[in-house]
Amino acid sequence: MSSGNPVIELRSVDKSFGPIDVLHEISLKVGEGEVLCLLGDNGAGKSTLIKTLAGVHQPTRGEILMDGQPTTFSGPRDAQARGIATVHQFGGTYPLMSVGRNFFMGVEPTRNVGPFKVFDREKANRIAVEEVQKMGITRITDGDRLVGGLSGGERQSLAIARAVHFGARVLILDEPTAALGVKQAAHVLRIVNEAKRRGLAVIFITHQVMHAMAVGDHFAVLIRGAIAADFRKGDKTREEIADLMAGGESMADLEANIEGYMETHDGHPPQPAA
Ligand SMILES: Nc1ncnc2c1ncn2[C@@H]1O[C@H](COP(=O)(O)OP(=O)(O)OP(=O)(O)O)[C@@H](O)[C@H]1O
Repeated sequence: MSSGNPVIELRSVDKSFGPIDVLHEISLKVGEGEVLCLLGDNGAGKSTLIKTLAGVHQPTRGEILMDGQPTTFSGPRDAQARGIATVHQFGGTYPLMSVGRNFFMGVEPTRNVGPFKVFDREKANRIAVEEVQKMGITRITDGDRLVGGLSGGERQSLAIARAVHFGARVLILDEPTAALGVKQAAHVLRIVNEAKRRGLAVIFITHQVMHAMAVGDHFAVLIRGAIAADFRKGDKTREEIADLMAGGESMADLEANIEGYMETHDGHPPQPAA
């Protein structure tokens, strides 16, 4: 639940690329220990919104606030340095590198060997394994293990544990469960809850309503670049949310159409034209 000032807030943000208006009047906020689920179909503007939050794009109009203060990110590094972490669908990890290497990519711990500084593999592995274990992923026990051998859910978890360890305050998860099976997705959702318990402000982007409902405190539905609905946990049913995401087209109507088609066509799918 949000406590006091939101950690991050967008106020009436528009984003255009030349003549193309992609985001319109986006206002949203996320507090400490709160999960905002951003739901939207393909092309709704989710990627553009993530990139705007992560300092890749500057808003064309409107403002971004952190801890109540208007903020401009000069680029992704600046946003990152101020605690915005983005984890993409495949975890942004390097499959041919070890768990320890991935965890410390760009901030490798070193030790002295004579006049040289070398990568401190033991320390990196120990901390990486400790951190993922603390997030509840007990199957990762060997920091030398190649990331390519981990499951999709474990990779996501590693990337989230990394962001938490390096002090992220806002965690943006871009479709973290989209390519995962049920069990793997459940792991990732557990980690999202853990990040929330640790007080991070989480923005969870998905088009899977059930996953959103499992972790979300607050929901925003993005349609053609605008927030079409904004509601809190418990305010809407799964069907209502799915209908909203489909742009107001009722899922019940859609199902009735499909059933009708199957009946009139003897249960057969449409035949391709000869
Ligand atoms: N740099 C750009 N220049 C022009 N149009 C853009 C640019 N980036 C995105 N768009 C347009 O903005 C709209 C939203 O794109 P965006 O990638 O943000 O959607 P999305 O919700 O992330 O979709 P998907 O899930 O399919 O990636 C699309 O119509 C896209 O063509």
